[in-house]
Amino acid sequence: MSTNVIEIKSLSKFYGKHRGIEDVSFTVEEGEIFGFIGPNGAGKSTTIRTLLALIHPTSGSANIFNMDCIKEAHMIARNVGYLPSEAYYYENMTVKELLKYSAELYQMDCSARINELKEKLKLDDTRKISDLSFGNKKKVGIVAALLHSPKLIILDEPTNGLDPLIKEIFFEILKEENKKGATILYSSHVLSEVQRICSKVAIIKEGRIINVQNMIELRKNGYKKVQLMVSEPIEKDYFKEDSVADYKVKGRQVSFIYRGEADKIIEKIYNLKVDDVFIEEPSLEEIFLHYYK
Ligand SMILES: Nc1ncnc2c1ncn2[C@@H]1O[C@H](COP(=O)(O)OP(=O)(O)OP(=O)(O)O)[C@@H](O)[C@H]1O
Repeated sequence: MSTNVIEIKSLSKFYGKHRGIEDVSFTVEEGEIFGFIGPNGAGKSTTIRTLLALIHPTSGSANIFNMDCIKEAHMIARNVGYLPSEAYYYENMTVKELLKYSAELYQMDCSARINELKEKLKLDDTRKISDLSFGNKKKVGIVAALLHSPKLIILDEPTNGLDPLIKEIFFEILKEENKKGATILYSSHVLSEVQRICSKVAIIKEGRIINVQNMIELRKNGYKKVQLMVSEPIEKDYFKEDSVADYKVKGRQVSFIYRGEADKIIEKIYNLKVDDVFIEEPSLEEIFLHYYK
């Protein structure tokens, strides 16, 4: 039987009159890598901060490890690793001092684990925090979040500022942690990242959960932004169907967003005479604008 590591029930948070989140409910099961996705300002950080008792909800409840997130926050924190979207650190410390300090909070000897993570992420621990770039600060945040091998890892926009190579290493580290049994809540506004690493995803828009989907289903509905330069004019409605949105024809330029199986759209393009073709991932904003109204 599966165990729920996170249970969120009708959680709302208003900042005065301003909506943070409204009636958010979802559960994350043990061993899942669960994606939490939505455009900027949708309410991801608000939900996460409430889970960690950094802010108090206006109404509703949230449990982690069957404990109340607010009342039993201290007990929960021992087994949670958290990477905030914007890391504020003790700027005067060196990386080494900061990581030692973080480990002491858990009263554990984490030195072997720290060394391992530091090497993997190519982090120089002799430098002062204030001298680090945003990306290197992020690496410090990753090590600080993982050094005590937590049972639950909560990541808020973790890859912001990481270069592509380090991003790959970071994904490998997360997969290893997950294999060892860690549950992961992964918040992002980048659909492709969530698609790569997560098994399930909750989609949030304007403070409300609009969908919780299995990744296999979501991948079947893979979104593509298609731009073509056709060498012969095409019929006005050639691509017009339910799975096509934002359809535009301007002279020989055709563009649209497609939701569906890749081979179907490739076949339609194959039957045309085209001079050029671009197929890329649409931004989350484009997807939300056209498919999640
Ligand atoms: N301290 C605050 N005071 C007032 N409003 C806030 C505060 N923090 C967040 N909000 C508002 O709550 C809403 C949700 O913000 P939140 O930061 O949770 O979104 P997000 O999905 O994490 O987006 P981002 O990635 O941009 O942080 C936004 O409209 C935001 O302006």
